[in-house]
Amino acid sequence: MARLSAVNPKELPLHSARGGPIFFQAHALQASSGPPLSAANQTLFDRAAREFSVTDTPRVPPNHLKWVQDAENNPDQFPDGVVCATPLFNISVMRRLLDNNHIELRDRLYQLFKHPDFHPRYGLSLAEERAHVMKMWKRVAALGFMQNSLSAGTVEGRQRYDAVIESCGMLSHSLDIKMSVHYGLFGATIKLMGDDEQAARWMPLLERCEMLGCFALTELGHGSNARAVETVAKYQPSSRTFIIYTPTDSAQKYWIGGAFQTARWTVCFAQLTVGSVCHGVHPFLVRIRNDDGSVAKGITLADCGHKCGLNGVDNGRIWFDNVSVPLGHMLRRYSQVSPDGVYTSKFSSPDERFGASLASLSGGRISVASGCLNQAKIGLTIAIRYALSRRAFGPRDGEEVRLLDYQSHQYRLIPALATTYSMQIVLNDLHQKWHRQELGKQLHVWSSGFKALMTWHSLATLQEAREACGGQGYKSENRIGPIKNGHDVAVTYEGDNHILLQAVTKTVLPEFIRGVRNGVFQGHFAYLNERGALQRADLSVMDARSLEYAEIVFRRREGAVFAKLAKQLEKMRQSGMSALEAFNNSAIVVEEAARAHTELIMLELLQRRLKSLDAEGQHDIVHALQMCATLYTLKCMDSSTVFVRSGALPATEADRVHNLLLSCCKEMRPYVLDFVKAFGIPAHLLAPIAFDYVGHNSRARL
Ligand SMILES: Cc1cc2nc3c(=O)[nH]c(=O)nc-3n(C[C@H](O)[C@H](O)[C@H](O)COP(=O)(O)OP(=O)(O)OC[C@H]3O[C@@H](n4cnc5c(N)ncnc54)[C@H](O)[C@@H]3O)c2cc1C
Repeated sequence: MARLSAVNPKELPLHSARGGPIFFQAHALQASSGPPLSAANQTLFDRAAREFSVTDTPRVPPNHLKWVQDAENNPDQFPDGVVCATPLFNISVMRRLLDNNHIELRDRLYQLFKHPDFHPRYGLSLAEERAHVMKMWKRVAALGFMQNSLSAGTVEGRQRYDAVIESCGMLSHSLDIKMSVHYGLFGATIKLMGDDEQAARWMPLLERCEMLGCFALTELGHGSNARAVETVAKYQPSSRTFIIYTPTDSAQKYWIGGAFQTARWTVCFAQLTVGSVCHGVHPFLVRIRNDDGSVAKGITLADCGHKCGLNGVDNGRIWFDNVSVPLGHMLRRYSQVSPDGVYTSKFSSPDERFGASLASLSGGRISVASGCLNQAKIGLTIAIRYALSRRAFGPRDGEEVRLLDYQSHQYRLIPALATTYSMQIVLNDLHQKWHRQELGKQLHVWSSGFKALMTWHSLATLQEAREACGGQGYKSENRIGPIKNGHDVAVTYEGDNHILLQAVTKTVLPEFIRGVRNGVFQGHFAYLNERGALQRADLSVMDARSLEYAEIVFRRREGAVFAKLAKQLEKMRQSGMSALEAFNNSAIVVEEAARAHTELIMLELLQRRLKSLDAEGQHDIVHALQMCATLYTLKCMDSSTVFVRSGALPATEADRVHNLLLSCCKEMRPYVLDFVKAFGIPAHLLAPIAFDYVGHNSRARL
């Protein structure tokens, strides 16, 4: 600061176009080093300060209903007409494809969200925000959509569950997370880890919200490394109970959604100890509050406090002081303890046992990815609609140019739109397999990889959308900023994204190494049996828009990165490093491998889906999705240096890909309004800047 105060503000460069930064910089210098305010200025300042004495903040934004009514009456009312090309596809058919199921249920919930109880509120205290979310949940729960959803164990039930959570997430991320923790983590763990009798006893209660629960895995000392949680559940044959205790302060359960105020029960993950043997982490159903809300015996609860976002969720901390839990409350589908203290498990390997006990997290990850893509859709719809009508700069004697006619704006928003479409198509496939319970080990790999890449994509998209709306993007009523704050944590919970990518590679790499050792690749890597042809393919004569082109490049990249990783690990092991050291010293290649694998899987799913839609005769839809898929794959190739570094994409091709990406953005630009309309987001879940923002801000509305 001393060095800065030596700068003479008069010597600062003259005003930039908008003057802002220089003004503030000069001011800051004076404040830090200049004299105190004169008496006269002090009086003026005091007077101005008194005008701030009215402290009431508008809780519901002014004009909220008015702009929504206007937007509903005329959804295409922009301050300045918008030019669109002839439609490429039927919007409602596309919307059904994207939302996949329970369209009427989703629309019914969207209709409910018009009620004042669901209107946005700003400037709420922590307690008010939590109460608001609780009130919304109560109203949604009263519709009864969740009953028999997860407990039924049917495809329809699981789809209905997802439709409700996704629709609520369109309105409020806090609402969907609060509900997901109760039904999707607490409930799904009971369903998946409890035996049939336990599930039949508790699932109907929790689906009717007569048993409110939370999911207590993370501890202050252990989050990503959940296997090392310290909480202990010690079996006592004499009383046929488990004694659950928190041995140290770092073992306090931390971040537990709903634990501070809402939940009466938790699924607590603890190290099961029978006699002197620790059998690893197992789930137990534990009461943390009595039905009257008082804290249960032996339990201490504390608040996690104010967060950067998601403040409608009461994340809490839990300590267990020798809490006695009946034998029948250990969730015992896969492992159990007999009354006289004999432990048995369907899994002989501790790895499998641990993986099974966190099975509910796989579903949770799909749900998180889905919610985040939806949030990206909201951000993109608002930013693209705004960019279609907002103008800035232009020829001296002509109209200013629409933002979306700038190449840079197209490059910022259109590949993100195309990626969101492509990811949604792929995620629907995973969702379907999850609903039908079709995936084994793949579920863990796909849900981890997809969650990581999709949440990173949506977070970056929301940031870009926010910036693309300039100052208007910074207003809470325009939604993108608050959504972004709530979304942020998605890259951390249900598995930190980096850790998830490590898990993908750890699971997939052995299959690759087996292929190298045997000289024949199986399963996913079977394409490497033709690696000579793969390397020889001449990309320069291929159409870089085609998914066949992308397939060759993505496969080359995956093969090269896995080969590099396998060689590197081998060399490190030979030099005396432990397996763990070698893995940690290769962490960056490990993540590159996971990304390469996940993006290839996504591409393959996308290709398959386009083929099946084509076979169904949905040619217009296929044409539109093909546009998205091309842009998505071009963007992948353009954004990562790994393609060139690994030799998958020659430098000349990288240049061609980059130029093609820009021209594809331009080609898609005339159709973008239809693409965002097909997201099916009603006006009241968008924002004033997505419609006639001049009318909304007019003096007449004051
Ligand atoms: C709002 C919110 C809600 C949550 N809700 C719940 C809930 O309801 N129930 C529940 O049980 N938990 C919940 N969590 C906890 C969440 O799952 C954990 O925060 C998450 O798993 C990360 O753990 P951590 O915070 O301990 O981070 P850490 O594990 O300490 O990680 C910190 C950083 O270190 C990096 N890192 C860690 N290990 C490695 C490694 N081996 N190699 C490279 N990098 C590494 C990570 O990538 C990360 O960037 C919630 C968290 C938040 C913030």
